[in-house]
Amino acid sequence: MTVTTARTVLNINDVCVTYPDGDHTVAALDHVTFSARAGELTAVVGESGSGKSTLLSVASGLSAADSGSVDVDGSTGMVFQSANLLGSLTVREQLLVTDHIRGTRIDRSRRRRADGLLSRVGLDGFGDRRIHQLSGGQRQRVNIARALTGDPALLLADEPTSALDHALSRRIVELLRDLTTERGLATVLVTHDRSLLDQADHVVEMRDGTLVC
Ligand SMILES: Nc1ncnc2c1ncn2[C@@H]1O[C@H](COP(=O)(O)OP(=O)(O)OP(=O)(O)O)[C@@H](O)[C@H]1O
Repeated sequence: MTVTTARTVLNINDVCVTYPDGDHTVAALDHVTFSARAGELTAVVGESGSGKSTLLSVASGLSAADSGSVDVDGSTGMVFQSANLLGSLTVREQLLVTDHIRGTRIDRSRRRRADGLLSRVGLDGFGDRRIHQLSGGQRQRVNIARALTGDPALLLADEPTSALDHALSRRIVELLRDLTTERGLATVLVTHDRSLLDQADHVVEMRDGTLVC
């Protein structure tokens, strides 16, 4: 029998993050060790304030760890809680804005690639619409497509379904699940909705800044 182990894309080792809290400090992450592998969806659950967002923030490099190490093999895409999309841009432009900022020429192949991603997330033909013309679920699909534009190895999603009803939440998580397999993404999904956990390969729980598995 051949046993192949998927590539580790995110490796968080013995990480601590503390924040000042009056005269004290609060340990948002307390010696956390965590990894995410290619082609696998890992769900992170836990009470409010348990450290889930801090874990993603450290994984993405948006905040630094006080101690320990964070290694990512490849680039990172992020899907945020509230779809922070730009109202003045079309749906297609939301996907091209990073290229634009980088000064990359936006030629026909870039546009075609953006349309391909939109089609993959279920938004075929929506490229010319503006954000206010989309439903909440469709906005989150744009957010997911945008997170994929840089061809990430690691996809971090912080409560991507918090504004959606149950059926829509499920469809969004199923989409993340399918994209994880198809693209070999290491996906880390923070959610408080335990009914979605059947879509995950692994579930970890955070409690007071520590991981309990
Ligand atoms: N910038 C900050 N300054 C001070 N304390 C912070 C800061 N960010 C987070 N914390 C504290 O760190 C702990 C972990 O917060 P974190 O946002 O990671 O939790 P969470 O599990 O994501 O919560 P939620 O589900 O409510 O989003 C909490 O006690 C929080 O109050």
